[in-house]
Amino acid sequence: MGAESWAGIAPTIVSLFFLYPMVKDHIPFQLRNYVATLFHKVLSFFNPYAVITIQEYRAEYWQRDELYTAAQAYLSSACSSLACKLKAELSQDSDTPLVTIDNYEEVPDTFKGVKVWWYACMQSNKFYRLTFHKRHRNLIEGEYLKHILKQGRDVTLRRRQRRLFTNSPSSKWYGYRSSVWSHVAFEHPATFDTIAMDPEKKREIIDDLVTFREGKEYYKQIGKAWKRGYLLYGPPGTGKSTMIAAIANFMEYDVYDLELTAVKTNTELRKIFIETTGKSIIVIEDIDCSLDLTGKRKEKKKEKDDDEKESKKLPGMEEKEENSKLTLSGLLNFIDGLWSACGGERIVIFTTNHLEKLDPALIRRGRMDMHIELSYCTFEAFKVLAKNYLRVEKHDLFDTIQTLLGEVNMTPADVAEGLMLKKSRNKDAGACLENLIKVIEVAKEEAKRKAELEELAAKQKEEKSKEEAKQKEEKSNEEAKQKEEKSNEEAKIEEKELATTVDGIN
Ligand SMILES: Nc1ncnc2c1ncn2[C@@H]1O[C@H](COP(=O)(O)OP(=O)(O)OP(=O)(O)O)[C@@H](O)[C@H]1O
Repeated sequence: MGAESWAGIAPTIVSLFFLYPMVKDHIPFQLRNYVATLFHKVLSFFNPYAVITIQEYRAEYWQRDELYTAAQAYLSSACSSLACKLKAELSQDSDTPLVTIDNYEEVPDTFKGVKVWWYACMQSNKFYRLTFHKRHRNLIEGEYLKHILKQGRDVTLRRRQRRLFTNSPSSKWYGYRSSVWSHVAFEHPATFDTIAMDPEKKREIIDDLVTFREGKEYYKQIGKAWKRGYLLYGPPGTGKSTMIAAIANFMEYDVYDLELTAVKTNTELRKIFIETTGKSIIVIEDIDCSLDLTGKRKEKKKEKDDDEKESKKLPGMEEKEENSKLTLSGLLNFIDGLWSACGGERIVIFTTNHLEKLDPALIRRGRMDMHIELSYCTFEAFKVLAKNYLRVEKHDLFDTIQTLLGEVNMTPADVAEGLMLKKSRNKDAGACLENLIKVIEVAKEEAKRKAELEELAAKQKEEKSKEEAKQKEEKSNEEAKQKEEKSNEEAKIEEKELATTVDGIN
């Protein structure tokens, strides 16, 4: 409609707008609804703008509407700088106040070149009203609202207080709504900057995580659940738990620390997994110590015996037995199974100090996509610790430390401890490094002594087994000799008896 036409119609609309409330009461009661509908139809026909209202609560279940929550978060991050009247509130699961537009405030926003207006009503029935030109209706309904939902969810996720969940022992579950998980705020300070390891390896892990995070479409395209498995292995104190915290902080995920020994059956495990949410890491630490999940799979013969037993089972018994205890296959089913496809974006991490003890089925690629070895402290790793603990990147004592670290296996935990000792007494970096050198030298001495003792023990063992073998040989020789003598003796007696018998006959 042209500007001229508008100029003609506008006064009529304005008159109607003011006139209607005045004449409303003189309209017969039976016709009021009809006239009101007609009045709004006329108004909206001439009004070039459309309006979408987003209420705080959904009528059906008195539940907070997710679009409302997303709009609130979106407006706080994208548009609140344009408002004069703001409102701050602190939600339960966040420690950062959410500042958003207040009652009767209107702010503009632009999406793909189209201008829209957001209006906030924060009275008893809270709502946001989105106004836009009718000709952009498809864009707003089809794309803009989805954009609001996504951006708003992202803002909420970024703002939320991340949580560390642990599963309670099954005996404590009660009531059908009780949760298996209890949680505390996750505030571990570890990051990839503070973790001491080979920089190239670190880069590789970060790249893998970034690829995973951005891979939603890719996983959809290849038809696989959006999840990734990492196996962290290495001696105690090499940073496996620290690595988990660094990954959680990098990805901004919650952490579910699954204590498998507290889970008794596959059914419990199912409940536990189903209660986890997306954007989370599920951790099973020291998987080699978790129940009988790690032993090599049964030998063929045993499997055959089991199959025979299986065939004698009554119908229905199978399911009962499957649910009656936690099994390796139960765990594998959950890692691969349908659960992993709901909720999306999950990382599963196993840690172990003994890679060789694990069943290959548990850690094969596809289940544990990346095997990460956390090893003894290299010089590169030491430099990260020195930077973190002492704020030094170069020092005269570095060469000595590099040589020493090449001669003895020290875990990053031991090196960190060595660097910390003197720091707590407010000594300078040089003193701390000297202390570390002493600690490494002591460890070197100990390792040397241990190696000598082991060598001695091995030698003694070898000598002992040699001695035992010698004694065994002598004993068997003696026995053979005695046996021979005895058989000679017996032969002689037989000969004599034969001669006597022959003489008697003659
Ligand atoms: N690679 C590392 N980088 C930075 N700090 C480390 C590293 N490894 C160990 N540490 C330090 O040592 C402490 C113990 O490390 P952590 O618990 O991560 O080792 P772990 O391999 O999980 O040990 P365990 O197998 O006994 O659980 C941590 O608090 C951390 O300060």
